Amino acid sequence: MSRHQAVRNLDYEEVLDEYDGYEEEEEEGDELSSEDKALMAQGTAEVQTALGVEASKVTTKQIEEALWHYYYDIDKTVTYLVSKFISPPEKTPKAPKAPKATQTTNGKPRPLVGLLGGSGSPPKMSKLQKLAAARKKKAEEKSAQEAMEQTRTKMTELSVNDTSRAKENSPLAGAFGKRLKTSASTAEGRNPLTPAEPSRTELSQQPLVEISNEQVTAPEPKLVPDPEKAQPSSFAQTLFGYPSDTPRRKRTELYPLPYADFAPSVLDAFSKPSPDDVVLAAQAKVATAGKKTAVPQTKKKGPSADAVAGEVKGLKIEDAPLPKSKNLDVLSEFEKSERKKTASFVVVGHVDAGKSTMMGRLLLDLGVIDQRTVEKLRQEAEKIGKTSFALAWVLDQRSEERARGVTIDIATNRFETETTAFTILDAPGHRDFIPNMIAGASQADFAILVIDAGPGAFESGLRGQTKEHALLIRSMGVSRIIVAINKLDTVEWLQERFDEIRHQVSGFLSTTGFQAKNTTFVPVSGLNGDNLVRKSSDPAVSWYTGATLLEELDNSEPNKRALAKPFRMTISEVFRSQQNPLSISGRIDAGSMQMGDAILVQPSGEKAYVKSLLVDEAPSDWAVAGQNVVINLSNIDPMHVRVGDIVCDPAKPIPCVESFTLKALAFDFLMPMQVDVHRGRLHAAGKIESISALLDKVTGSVTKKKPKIVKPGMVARIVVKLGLRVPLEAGQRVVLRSGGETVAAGLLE
Ligand SMILES: Nc1nc2c(ncn2[C@@H]2O[C@H](COP(=O)(O)OP(=O)(O)OP(=O)(O)O)[C@@H](O)[C@H]2O)c(=O)[nH]1
Repeated sequence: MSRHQAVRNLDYEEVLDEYDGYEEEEEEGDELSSEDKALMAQGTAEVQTALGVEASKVTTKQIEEALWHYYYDIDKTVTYLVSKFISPPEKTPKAPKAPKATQTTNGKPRPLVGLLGGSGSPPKMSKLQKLAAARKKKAEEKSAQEAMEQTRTKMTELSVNDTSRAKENSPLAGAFGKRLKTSASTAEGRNPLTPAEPSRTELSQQPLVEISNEQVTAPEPKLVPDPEKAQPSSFAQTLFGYPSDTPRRKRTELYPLPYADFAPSVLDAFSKPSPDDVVLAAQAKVATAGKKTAVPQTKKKGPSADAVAGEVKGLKIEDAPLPKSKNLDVLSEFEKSERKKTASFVVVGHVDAGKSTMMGRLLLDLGVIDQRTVEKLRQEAEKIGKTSFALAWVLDQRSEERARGVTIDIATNRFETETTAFTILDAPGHRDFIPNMIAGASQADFAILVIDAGPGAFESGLRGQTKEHALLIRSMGVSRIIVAINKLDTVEWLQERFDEIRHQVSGFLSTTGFQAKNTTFVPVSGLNGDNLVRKSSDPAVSWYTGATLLEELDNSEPNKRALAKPFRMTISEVFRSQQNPLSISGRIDAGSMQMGDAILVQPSGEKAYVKSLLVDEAPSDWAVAGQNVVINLSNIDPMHVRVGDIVCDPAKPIPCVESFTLKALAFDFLMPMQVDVHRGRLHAAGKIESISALLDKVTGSVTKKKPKIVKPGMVARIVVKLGLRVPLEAGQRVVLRSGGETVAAGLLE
């Protein structure tokens, strides 16, 4: 699966991760990171394209400022720029200055959350909200005028002789006058249902002449129950803050339907409703429903705030049609299907061992990428003096990775052999990015451990991440490992060097828990492609008669799939495309799912529906454990979906826990201490609260109760308390890290 163009990855990592990387960025202070710069350049170009000829009306700086505030969200940026600079409403209240980027994460400035919602501080109006409120106010004034006009017409029809007298003397005039005042006061920003204004009850006490429903309902939009009076939805709470102990906001702060005043070109660009629109449409529907019952309500009290809130919440779900399910028996479909078996493997090893280069070369030799692409990459790499990294750039696609010459995050790619569809998970080797390596290992069936055979390089790798990676992948449940002894071209393919490395590595792999039958060694040159897809033709390596790396991959059996278990998938990416406002990707850990299914997102506890899905990038009606999927979701607000969350079967959901018991293998001394808990893409802060017992490594029986400390290499039962509620369940594997070091790994009990 290639890397998706994520407009905005909603990621826990940035909030919770405490590993000590990004030195350069910290030094740079408020400078944009190179990744941000790339996103900014791409976003600016996209916004300019979306604006078309109107693009000349805004400066690049204005575009960049808006992009920054909207987290590179093109739609929101275009909306804001159009309403602010291209088609501003006639009467715009003086907008407050845009919030400055004052919050920082990892030294990077981040926009204040107020603009996009979520702040616990008193809600402030953004420019966009102000503009929206002004438009709302204008619309209300207009509708009040229309109401007056229509009622005048009706009055004219009702009057027998003198229209003006009828207006003054009719009992309706009083009520009408009051109602008009209500409308007018609403236009001034007051809520028609607040005690200061004539209440519905007061109005009902006014003498009324008989008048049809239409006559009253059409011109009386102000008599509907105001959603502002209800408890706000979670979306509204995020946008405006929770109002329980704050004074009621003025009506002008309401957020009207967006895009109302836009030019047709812009309307086209937003032809599908955004999730926000769905909520607003639902609220509008409540208002309409209220209008239809305006007359009966004049005689009795309106619905309670809670009832309206309930209605709004209910409408949010019902408003978007649910995707249709084919009600397939997925497991029998899977058995019938003639799909190739699927396997994912993670590529690990010390920094610069040649992992990405090897995978780039493998893809080139398999014809997944062509020579022209590599040539182009070579030219680009040459420009920054990194020609030797051209093949690595096939996988390392981020500008920061290319500039620094290191892999930072897991890069994925796919290829197929006659029997198997493989997914490559190319992990970073640098110690700063071990959390990302853990994420890759958690999705893998087996691993390639790459070792640099160069003089001195193998030895420094052993002191570095070679052993740590091997230990981690074993702890994550990987039992099959192919050791690629790489860069043998730099030592003239010396068999002695190969044997020496094989001897040492097989020693520590067996102490780490890898069985000899599951461990194989291949001498390779990733750069030149020797023994990857084809056997080396170099006479210097004629001593090797074993299998190529590809043959070893083909001979590896993927893990048994937990097909019959309840559906579980850890979200690796959250993104959106033009067709799908919210998509997630990941590898199904357990169970199966199909189009139309309801799924639960944990820890938010929000339900969503599977609108459509892709398995290994091809559309499919269903998917099973072990497959890499993209799921296009409907009926959920993106704010409830984050990288690292788990989507699961709503009937058998994964629980969210605040503490758990772990059977842990200690890599370092363990005692009551702060730790970071890693499971796949999920990172959470926690602490070892207690150590219940030391356990026998083989039998698992208790050897000592309540020890004060656990020494490296020992197995213990420990209790970990988390700072947040996290979706975890028995049988899952987690890694504990502290101060940037891996201190333990184990199985949840
Ligand atoms: N001579 C020689 N050089 C190699 C070989 N494989 C990789 N290299 C070089 O080693 C350097 C590092 O290669 P990468 O592929 O970026 O290493 P990596 O393990 O992916 O690095 P990280 O992902 O950052 O840990 C590059 O300059 C490669 O050209 C090889 O087989 N022979």
